[in-house]
This record gives sequence, C-alpha cells and structure tokens, in this order.
Amino acid sequence: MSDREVLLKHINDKAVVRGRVTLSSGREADYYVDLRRVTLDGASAPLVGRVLLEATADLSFDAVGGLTLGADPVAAAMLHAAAARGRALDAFVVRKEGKAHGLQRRIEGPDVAGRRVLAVEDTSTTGGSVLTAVDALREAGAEVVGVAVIVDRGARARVAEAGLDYRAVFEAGDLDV
Ligand SMILES: O=P(O)(O)OC[C@H]1O[C@H](OP(=O)(O)OP(=O)(O)O)[C@H](O)[C@@H]1O
Ligand SMILES: O=C(O)c1cc(=O)[nH]c(=O)[nH]1
Repeated sequence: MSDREVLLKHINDKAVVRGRVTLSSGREADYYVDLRRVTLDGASAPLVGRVLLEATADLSFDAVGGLTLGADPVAAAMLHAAAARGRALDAFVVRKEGKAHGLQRRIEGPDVAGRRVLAVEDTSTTGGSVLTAVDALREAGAEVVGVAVIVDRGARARVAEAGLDYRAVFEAGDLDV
C-alpha cells in the first residue's frame, strides 16, 4: 500500500467521528474529522509529513505552517519528513491573535519575511482559518505559494478565489462517512 492509502486508513480508523457537531465556522455537520488524533499519533504523523511533501513536490517553498492549533503538527511532520530526505524546511506557527508580551510576535519561528512559504491545515471547511493565516503571512512579508490540507471539506473554491494554489490530499468524499 502507498503512504497515501495507509494514511487514509489511519484517518478512517482514528479520526472520523460520526454524530451531530458544530464546526469552527458555526455550521452544523453530521460528522467530524478529528485529525489531531492522526497528526499527533506517532505511527500516523510520519505519513502526514511524507504525503504532504509529495502533494506539494512541484511547489517551491522553504517554510511551512498555519493557524494554530490544527496546522502545527502538520507543519512539524513536514519539517521532519523533509529533514529525513536532507531537505531544509522550516516551520512556523501563526497565532490566532498577536501576543501582548515578550516579543509580541503573531508568527512564531524563524522569520518568514521575504521567504516563499506554504500555508497548511489539517482540514479546511470554509477556508476561513487558513486564509487568516495567509493574511498574517502576507502582512509579515512572506510570499505564500499555496495552501495544502490533509482533508478538504469544501474550502477549495474560496481558497482558489483568493488566487492560491490549493492541494488537498483527500476530499470529504474519500472518507468513510
Ligand atoms: O476552514 P474552517 O471553516 O476555518 O475550519 C477548519 C478549521 O477548524 C479546525 O480548527 P478549530 O477552529 O476547531 O481550532 P483548533 O485548531 O484550535 O482546534 C481545523 O483545525 C481548521 O483550522
Ligand atoms: O470545520 C471544522 O471546524 C472542522 C471540521 C472537521 O471535520 N474537523 C475539524 O477539526 N474541524
């Protein structure tokens, strides 16, 4: 089985939860994909890193990250998968709000100004979270080369409308829901 096929099995086995749920956007849905149960799972996270590197192999970027919290382990998995291949890839974390103390940074990690970066998410439904990260990155002077997510739940059109290349490893229809 390919990494992508194994990852799909892990998502179906560990992350798909059926039942009425309120989503980040306030919308209601009949299932939830709790990808933190995959991206923070020791057996699954390496697959996430490799599969997302593969899905974005034709894009040129040297830092990856997104809006905390869902994006954080995705970026870390990609960083480690890249390092295992001898590729230098930094990660960053976009805070939901700026920090009032310390260095008051909205984006943590190595500086992104002037760099080509990839914005990631575990899952994207309306695209609101990832586009918030994109806005913060652009404000910080980064060039966002695209958006990559593990599971797309419908954000493709909105992200594309924002002029961004959108890579989703899986669509909702690929899942056992
Ligand atoms: O495309 P959207 O409509 O923005 O929804 C997707 C977002 O919802 C989830 O995060 P959540 O807002 O639950 O926060 P968390 O990452 O802090 O858990 C998920 O990790 C995405 O970030
Ligand atoms: O839209 C969301 O908030 C959302 C959907 C989903 O399936 N999983 C998740 O973590 N967030």
